[in-house]
Amino acid sequence: MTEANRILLGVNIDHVATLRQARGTRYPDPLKAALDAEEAGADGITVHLREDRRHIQERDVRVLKEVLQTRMNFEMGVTEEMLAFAELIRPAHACFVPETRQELTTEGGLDVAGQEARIRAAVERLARIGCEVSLFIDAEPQQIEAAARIGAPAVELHTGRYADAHTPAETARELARIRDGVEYGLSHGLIVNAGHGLHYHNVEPVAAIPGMHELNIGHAIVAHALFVGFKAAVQEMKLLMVGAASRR
Ligand SMILES: CC(=O)[C@@H](O)[C@H](O)COP(=O)(O)O
Ligand SMILES: NCC(=O)COP(=O)(O)O
Repeated sequence: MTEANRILLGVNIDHVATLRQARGTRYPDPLKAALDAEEAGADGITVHLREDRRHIQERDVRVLKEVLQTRMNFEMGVTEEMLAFAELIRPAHACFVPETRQELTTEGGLDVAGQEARIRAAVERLARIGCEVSLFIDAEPQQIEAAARIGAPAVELHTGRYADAHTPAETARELARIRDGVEYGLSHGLIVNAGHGLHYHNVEPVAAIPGMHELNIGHAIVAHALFVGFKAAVQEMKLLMVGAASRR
C-alpha cells in the first residue's frame, strides 16, 4: 500500500450506546465495541458526546481515553461545556459538529464561514492541549475556504446528502460534490476526511476518491454487527474501503 491509496477507518460507537440508553442497562457496552473494533482493524474510535446525552455519556469518554490503543476522535458541539470537557479529556482529535436537540441525527455541516472568529478561537484553544481539530462541514467551497482561513488542520465532509440520494443521477451529483470538495480541501492544505450515513453499499466510491484520508462510520457497522458480530462488521467495512482505495 502506498501513501496515495492509504485510507483510515474511524469506527463510531455512538449507536451501541443508543441501545444501552434505550433501557438504561449496563449493556451493550460501547467500550467493548471500541476494543473489538480496534482488534478488527479500526484506526480510531469516534464518539459524539451530545448535549442531550442521548447515547454516549461522559464516563464512556473518560474510560475510553484510558483504554484505547488507537486514538479517540471526540465529536462535539462548539460550546463552553464541551470545550472545557475536551480540555479535561485531551483527545488526540476532536471534530466540531453542529447540533440541535430536535434532530434525529446530524443534519448539516457546521457553518464555519458564518462564525469564523468563534470557531477559530475554539480551534486554537484545543490546539493548545495538542488536540487536532477537524470541522464537520458540507462540501462547499466557502466552508472549505473558511476552514483553511481559521487554521483548522482538517475537515470532515458531510456525506449525508450522498447517502440519502434517491436516484442514480442525484447520487452521482452528490459524489461529484464530495470529490470536488476533497480536491479543493487538499489544495487549501487541509486533511480531508468524510462521514455520515456511509454503509456497505455506498462506501466504495467515497473511499476511492484520491486524497481521502479517513472515513468515520458508525450506524451501518453497529447495525451489521447484530448479524455478524462487531469484529466481522468492522473487518468487512475496512476491506471494502481498502479495496476501493487501492484502485485509486
Ligand atoms: C457528526 C456525526 O455524523 C456523528 O455524530 C453521527 O451523526 C452520530 O450519530 P447521531 O447523529 O445519531 O448522534
Ligand atoms: N462523523 C460521522 C460519524 O461519526 C458516523 O456517522 P454514521 O455512520 O453513524 O452516520
